[in-house]
Amino acid sequence: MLLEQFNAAPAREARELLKPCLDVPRWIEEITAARPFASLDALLATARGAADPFTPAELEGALSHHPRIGEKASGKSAEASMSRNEQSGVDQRDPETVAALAEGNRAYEEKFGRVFLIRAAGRSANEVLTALQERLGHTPEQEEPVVAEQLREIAVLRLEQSLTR
Ligand SMILES: NC(=O)NC1=NC(=O)NC1=O
Repeated sequence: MLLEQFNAAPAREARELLKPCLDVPRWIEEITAARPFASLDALLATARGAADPFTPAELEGALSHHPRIGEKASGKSAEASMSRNEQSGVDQRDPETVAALAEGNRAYEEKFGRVFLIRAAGRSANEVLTALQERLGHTPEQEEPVVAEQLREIAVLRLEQSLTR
């Protein structure tokens, strides 16, 4: 869908496009209500602004949609295909990488009680692993803003992709 179509679409269709980008009802409503946007940049700026800050409940709700890094999302939903596309740079073929990611994800979930989230697009497996190791050393207070920023980056990337094809 292009920007013009997004601006003119019924609210229901706008919401359907926004939900796979970031499943935070407040965010979806804010952007839907702010239409029409004069440019894609204006839309993305609004999307970035509306995704900061998140409430803890919004963060948890949105995180539940993201498969683990290294686990290919299954299914044909827009969300699953975007996740697969984003994770395409994380090499799944190397068994050592897959094992290191699985171990890192487990340690992260044990420590923070939720999935390790990172904007995977444009990142190699090594970059993801390095970030994972570094963030494992964070306190929950240090980690919270990092997670929010990754969620924001993924949302804006997905939104931009959804409006330029
Ligand atoms: N656990 C994750 O970080 N998942 C993901 N990161 C992305 O960029 N896309 C995902 O599905």
